[in-house]
Amino acid sequence: MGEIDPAFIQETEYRPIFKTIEADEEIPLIDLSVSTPSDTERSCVKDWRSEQEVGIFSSDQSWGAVGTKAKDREDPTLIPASDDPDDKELRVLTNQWPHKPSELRELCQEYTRQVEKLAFKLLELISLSLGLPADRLNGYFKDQISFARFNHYPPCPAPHLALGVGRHKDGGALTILSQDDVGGLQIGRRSDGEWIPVKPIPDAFIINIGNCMQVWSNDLYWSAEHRVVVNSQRERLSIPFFFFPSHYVDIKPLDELINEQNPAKYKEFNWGKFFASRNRSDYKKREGENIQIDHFKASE
Ligand SMILES: O=C(O)CCC(=O)C(=O)O
Ligand SMILES: [Fe+2]
Repeated sequence: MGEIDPAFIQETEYRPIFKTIEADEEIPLIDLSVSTPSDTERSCVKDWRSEQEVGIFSSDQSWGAVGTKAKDREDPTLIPASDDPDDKELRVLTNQWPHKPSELRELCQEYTRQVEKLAFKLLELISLSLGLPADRLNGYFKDQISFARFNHYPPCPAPHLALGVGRHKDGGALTILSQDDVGGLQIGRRSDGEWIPVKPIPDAFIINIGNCMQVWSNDLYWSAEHRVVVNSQRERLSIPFFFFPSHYVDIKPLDELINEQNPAKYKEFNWGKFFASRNRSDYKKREGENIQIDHFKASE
């Protein structure tokens, strides 16, 4: 293996420190495989609100209950061309499918269809857990701009100098992440920012709360900062599915969750513009001027 390309070397403060950390709280594991939806709903709704110290949870893959039928994936997807609020131009995103392997396209489409159903199921359970009707959030996904990404992290000759993905929070509603058994994902613990490894669990997805959910729920749900470290031995594969609202949706705390005692903690922002700005900046090595959800905090 050769030298590391200097472009991948992180500033000292962002380099990973490899030490064994015993998480004092495990990532909660939720089993969605129980056959009757009402059982599923009862157990999840009971558990979820308490998961919010962690901001991330796992869910067993053999989920049984099916939610609202997801709108079929539209190809191409339209998103704002820039984060300039006055720029009405839309950018067209089109999937570029290779010819080989020939079954790749079909498999990926089937995967996203299924994982999208899971996303709607989770969305409905989260709505219920907030004391809202199950379909309260569904309308925001009519022209959803969700997508899946296939991440390949090759072995790295200098894992202590680089990161697979720099620290960030996912912008959308939810992320459903499938990962192999290598490991590398870490979340920043809410209490002290310590990086805690998210150990792979066979047949389980990692569910990440995104910024939109944090804002809709007026901070009852919280999106955890996370990053990916690499290693010198094994390549790693992961597939996040980013469950994103329609680009024209304006995101703000839900009216039902705010009142005089509990005012809105965020100002309204346009999801498409927020995404356009994040999309171009979030994977830079340094934080710099990245737009983060805290920029939309309402003034106290
Ligand atoms: O590869 C992973 O485990 C996570 C990647 C990630 O956080 C992302 O793509 O947003
Ligand atoms: Fe992420």
